[in-house]
Amino acid sequence: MNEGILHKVREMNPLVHNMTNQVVMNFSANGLLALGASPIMANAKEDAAEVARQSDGLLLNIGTVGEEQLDAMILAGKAANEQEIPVVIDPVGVAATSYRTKLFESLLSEVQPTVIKGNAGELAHLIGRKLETKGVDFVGETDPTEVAEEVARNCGTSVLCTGKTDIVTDGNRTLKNETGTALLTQITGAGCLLGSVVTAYLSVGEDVLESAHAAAAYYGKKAEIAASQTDVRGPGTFLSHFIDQLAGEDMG
Ligand SMILES: Nc1ncnc2c1ncn2[C@@H]1O[C@H](COP(=O)(O)OP(=O)(O)O)[C@@H](O)[C@H]1O
Ligand SMILES: Cc1ncsc1CCOP(=O)(O)O
Ligand SMILES: [Mg+2]
Repeated sequence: MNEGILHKVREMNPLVHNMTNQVVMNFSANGLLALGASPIMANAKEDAAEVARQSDGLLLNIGTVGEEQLDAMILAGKAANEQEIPVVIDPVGVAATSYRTKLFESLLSEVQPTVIKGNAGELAHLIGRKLETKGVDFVGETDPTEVAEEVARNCGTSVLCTGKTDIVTDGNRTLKNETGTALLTQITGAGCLLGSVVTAYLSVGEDVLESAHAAAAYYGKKAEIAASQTDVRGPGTFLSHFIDQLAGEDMG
């Protein structure tokens, strides 16, 4: 586990601009605060680029996106690219509808991501492959390593593919992470918050693959520790322990 990058995140307290979905905004803000980053949610076309320019990292998550938010994301993404601020794009639910597919394509044609983070079904869809998805979830068993590597090569970016095993790749070098708990699949926003956490890790400017891997490893380990607390009775009690664990230093 790479605790060095987390140490730097906490020293820096990076401002993370989240343009995310309406389901997870509060959870993502609380998760980032617990981690030691400073969240800001700004979705208006009028101030998205200005906020992005002040920030240390930008997350673009299409979970509930419409035309208005897309335009703002493109403005913010271009501003971040110009200033070399890391950008994470999360194609939430992209495989579910043709509208999301089209919208994601236009986002990707305008904004260069540092990392694309998604589950196996979402990532497969980006290279024209169909894996078992249900709404915003991947429900299959296929090993997505090759899918993740192909997305990275096709999009010229690094990729974090989440699941029981997380895969981090730039298409040439591939790292895996086994930490985590199935309870993360029983709360909404576990993938989305990880996108925000990865953005915070990238903001300190270390190697992209190492940073994304360290973020996934820490996140999964903290979820494991939260799940093992004696008073965890299900997703609700897990959730509050998970936020507490993200805030803690103790690696158990
Ligand atoms: N079966 C599992 N066992 C352990 N951890 C998991 C499992 N499935 C997903 N995770 C973890 O849950 C988090 C969210 O991943 P995932 O459920 O794939 O995202 P999404 O909600 O975007 O589909 C990641 O940290 C991942 O490692
Ligand atoms: C349920 C839902 N619907 C649109 S966005 C969203 C949140 C998905 O969050 P995650 O993919 O992190 O579980
Ligand atoms: Mg989920």
